[in-house]
Amino acid sequence: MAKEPVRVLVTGAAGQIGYALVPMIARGIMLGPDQPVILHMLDIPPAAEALNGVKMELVDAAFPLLKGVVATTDAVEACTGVSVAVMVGGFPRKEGMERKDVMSKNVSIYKAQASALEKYAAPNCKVLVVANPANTNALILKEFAPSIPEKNITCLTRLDHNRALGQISERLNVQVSDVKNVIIWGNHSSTQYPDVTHAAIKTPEGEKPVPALVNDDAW
Ligand SMILES: NC(=O)C1=CN([C@@H]2O[C@H](COP(=O)(O)OP(=O)(O)OC[C@H]3O[C@@H](n4cnc5c(N)ncnc54)[C@H](O)[C@@H]3O)[C@@H](O)[C@H]2O)C=CC1
Ligand SMILES: O=C([O-])CC(=O)C(=O)O
Repeated sequence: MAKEPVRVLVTGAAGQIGYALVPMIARGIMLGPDQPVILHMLDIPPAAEALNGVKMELVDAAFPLLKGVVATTDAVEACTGVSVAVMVGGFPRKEGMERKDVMSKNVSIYKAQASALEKYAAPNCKVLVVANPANTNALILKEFAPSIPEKNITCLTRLDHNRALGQISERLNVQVSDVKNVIIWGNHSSTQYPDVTHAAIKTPEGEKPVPALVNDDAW
């Protein structure tokens, strides 16, 4: 039997990440090849025309799993009935800024959107926070959407882990899939600490420790 469509919210859908993300969701890459979706896309009024352009492209693409598109600048309309919310909308870091520098702008956005999710999202909604500083914004969202179970809210700090893997693989000229046990500690800003103490490279002769192979603590 065909599954019921799931309503998926993407905020900041007219932005760079949002624009890349929505076709992937519409193709089933996020929820699976047999899961129909209704996309809810939220952005701010200055981006309304671009948002409408994103909607037109989605319609043009005729994705079989895409059962509807809501493109809006109204947070209530965007949040109504959604079971998954991908919170990308926000003010991005500009040159010379740290992630924590965009906090004051993004915190107020998160309070407002959390309140809309609290009131209008489907029960048991799952939330992924992307806008920076992602972990702080996730905490704000948790505070202002108390009826969403805590375990349903997560944030995308995986980028930092993947970035560390990528840099080690370049430095040691190995495949990224052969690097293991890298840890990222700290906040999703300048107090973050990529820890390679336990990191190792998989080789045909067994595992080799990354600190010894790099042999340069300053790096
Ligand atoms: N956690 C992570 O790993 C990463 C996080 N980011 C963050 O993701 C966010 C988006 O990045 P980009 O797409 O590159 O930026 P962008 O500037 O291209 O897009 C942001 C979009 O959000 C919209 N927006 C702004 N305020 C909004 C609001 N109140 N409600 C809804 N939409 C709103 C903007 O109009 C714009 O369309 C930024 O905060 C950026 O720092 C970016 C890369 C990785
Ligand atoms: O900070 C940003 O704008 C995006 C991000 O997370 C990174 O590239 O580290």
